[in-house]
Amino acid sequence: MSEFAGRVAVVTGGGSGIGRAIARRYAAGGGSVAVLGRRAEPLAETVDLIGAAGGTATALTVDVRDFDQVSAAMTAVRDRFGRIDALVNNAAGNFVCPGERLSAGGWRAVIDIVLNGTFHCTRAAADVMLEQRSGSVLSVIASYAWHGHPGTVHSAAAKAGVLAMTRTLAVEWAGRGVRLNCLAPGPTETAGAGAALWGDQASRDRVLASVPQRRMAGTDEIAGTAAFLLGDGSAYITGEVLTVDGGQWLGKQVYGPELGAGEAADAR
Ligand SMILES: CCCCCCC/C=C/C(=O)SCCNC(=O)CCNC(=O)[C@H](O)C(C)(C)COP(=O)(O)OP(=O)(O)OC[C@H]1O[C@@H](n2cnc3c(N)ncnc32)[C@H](O)[C@@H]1OP(=O)(O)O
Ligand SMILES: NC(=O)C1=CN([C@@H]2O[C@H](COP(=O)(O)OP(=O)(O)OC[C@H]3O[C@@H](n4cnc5c(N)ncnc54)[C@H](OP(=O)(O)O)[C@@H]3O)[C@@H](O)[C@H]2O)C=CC1
Repeated sequence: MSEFAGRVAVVTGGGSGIGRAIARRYAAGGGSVAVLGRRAEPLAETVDLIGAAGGTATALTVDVRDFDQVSAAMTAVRDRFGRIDALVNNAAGNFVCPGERLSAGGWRAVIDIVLNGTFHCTRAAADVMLEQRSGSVLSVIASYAWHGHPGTVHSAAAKAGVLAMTRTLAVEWAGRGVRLNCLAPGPTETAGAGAALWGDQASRDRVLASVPQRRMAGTDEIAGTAAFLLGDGSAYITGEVLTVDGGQWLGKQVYGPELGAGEAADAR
């Protein structure tokens, strides 16, 4: 595959889960990748995996909550590779907490990483992309940005903000060669989400029962869609969100047990 040959991507949260899979997919397509995150060790593992497969990658330890760190990282990527063609805003923090028990600090923790972090990275990458008059920004959100899902008020508000940011900037920058889209995965097998959202078997079973396809996504499936949204095949798509969730958000409130919804019907 050479669809990304000569191109450069920055992937936040590229040391684990979905971010690592997207970084590997972009590199497999011939692109160079910079993975960003707070912990050096998982980032180095991603770089090694890409290198072992014959790709090119570099790691930068960055906290997306800090605009100066983010800005310095984008400059370093541009200095090393000469350009930035793609930015994947994938870094996130999450936990399930009923709204009435969520502290102001808990709200801020998630808003800071997801909403502020995404703006910081988009704003800093745009300096490069707008100057080169091309670029594609993809932000990983979740479908509860537009439907109700108990226990997610902090994350849902942050992801909805990212969607609004995406649509606004897509319109502002469309004439200057920069596209912005969102990808909304359904439940996806990652250690981070497992720990934060379905730590015990009962929670995992409840999540699975809410998915009409009755399985979680593999990270490679999400990475394949990301590659489409970052690549030339989606050149006329901007300001959009593509949901990859086995039918979860469409179906979970609708099916009854006779149609195979299992525990999902308990909510009615
Ligand atoms: C439900 C099924 C839906 C399926 C779709 C799922 C869609 C989305 C999935 C994901 O986003 S998966 C990504 C998961 N990955 C991570 O979360 C990795 C990174 N995580 C983190 O960094 C932490 O978990 C963090 C808490 C988000 C941030 O860590 P930080 O060290 O900055 O914060 P803390 O100092 O620990 O806490 C800050 C603040 O938050 C409160 N808090 C933390 N955890 C909880 C909790 N489990 N419940 C309630 N409150 C929590 C903590 O008390 C602090 O508040 P204050 O005490 O300061 O008020
Ligand atoms: N897995 C799922 O079911 C779903 C996931 N998503 C979204 O997909 C994305 C990836 O999630 P997933 O792979 O499951 O989870 P992970 O926990 O594996 O990924 C989160 C990544 O974000 C990085 N990160 C967290 N905080 C910061 C920060 N302040 N600065 C820089 N990097 C940070 C983490 O690295 P480090 O700790 O080293 O900084 C980590 O690599 C997220 O946006 C999530 O909301 C959406 C729907 C479903």
